Amino acid sequence: MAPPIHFITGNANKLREVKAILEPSIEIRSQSLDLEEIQGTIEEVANSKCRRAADLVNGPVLVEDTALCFNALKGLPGPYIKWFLDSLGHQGLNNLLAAYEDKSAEAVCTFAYSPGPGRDPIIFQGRTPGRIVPARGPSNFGWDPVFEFEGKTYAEMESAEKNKISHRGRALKKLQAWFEAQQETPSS
Ligand SMILES: O=c1nc[nH]c2c1ncn2[C@H]1C[C@H](O)[C@@H](COP(=O)(O)OP(=O)(O)OP(=O)(O)O)O1
Ligand SMILES: [Mg+2]
Repeated sequence: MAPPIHFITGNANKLREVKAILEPSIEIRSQSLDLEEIQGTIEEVANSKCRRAADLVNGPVLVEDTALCFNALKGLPGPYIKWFLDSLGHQGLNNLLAAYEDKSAEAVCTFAYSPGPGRDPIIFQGRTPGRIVPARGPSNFGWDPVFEFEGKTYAEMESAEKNKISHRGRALKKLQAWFEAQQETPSS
């Protein structure tokens, strides 16, 4: 049996998806902490969040940071999407692209795992290409209604369907493979 993973997040929807994808093969224990998020690249934000979490928990931790990158805006809002969504809403995110013909975007999910305080985090990233569209589907989770992948918004998909192709699902596939390999390799 793989040991449980301690996932630190303040977002209940993320936690639900992570559990749906990883359990039962990897058990998830969760803790809600509001971790400081620095300014920087997607990887720098996830790395620093993970180091902070490992210090606070004083043990092995998993964290995740989600970015939504608009191609016409050279990757912005990126890791700052939370503040853009909170301030502008779904319509406001569409309006940001009004001046551009290119509505394409990329959802990027970056997990960072640290074996403990002071240890270098390991990064697992998943990316899903899509388009920013006027909101369609239930508003249960963040920007799901305005991110369209192959004709459906994330909000219009069943959860299993979203998890199969989502940025988070793709990142967790890599994480799962790594954890399984760790189990098979006897530690020296
Ligand atoms: O699959 C998703 N579908 C729609 N919206 C999503 C998704 N995944 C994250 N989101 C939203 C939540 C937050 O507005 C922003 C990411 O910010 P981010 O800092 O990673 O999340 P958070 O602060 O809510 O939780 P945490 O405590 O793990 O940092 O995009
Ligand atoms: Mg956050």
